[in-house]
Amino acid sequence: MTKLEGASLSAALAQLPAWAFDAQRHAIHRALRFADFNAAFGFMTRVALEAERRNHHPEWRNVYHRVSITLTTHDAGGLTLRDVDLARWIDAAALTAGGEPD
Ligand SMILES: C[C@H](O)[C@H](O)[C@H]1CNC2=NC(N)=NC(=O)C2=N1
Repeated sequence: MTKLEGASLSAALAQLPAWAFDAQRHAIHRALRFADFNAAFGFMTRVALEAERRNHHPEWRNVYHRVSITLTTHDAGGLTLRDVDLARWIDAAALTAGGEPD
């Protein structure tokens, strides 16, 4: 899997309006807020199972009803299509779980 650069990187980021690009880490970040801890952790559980299925895992933090997620591909030293595809899956899961931007 190749690190996204230049036009490929711009095209990928254009697909992910809810995510912020961290140039320093060459990663994308999204912060979400849910109704309560139960909803937040249920969302994390579903993402965790999908991440395991893909063998591609988020870096994330949960405080009560809040979840902050960073995606990058460690093996490639930056953002790849694996991150883009997982981010889009996460966006759909967050919508289903009633997640909102934090
Ligand atoms: C051997 C390697 O750690 C595995 O193939 C997977 C596990 N999950 C992973 N997750 C992420 N985000 N990046 C990786 O490079 C990665 N590698």
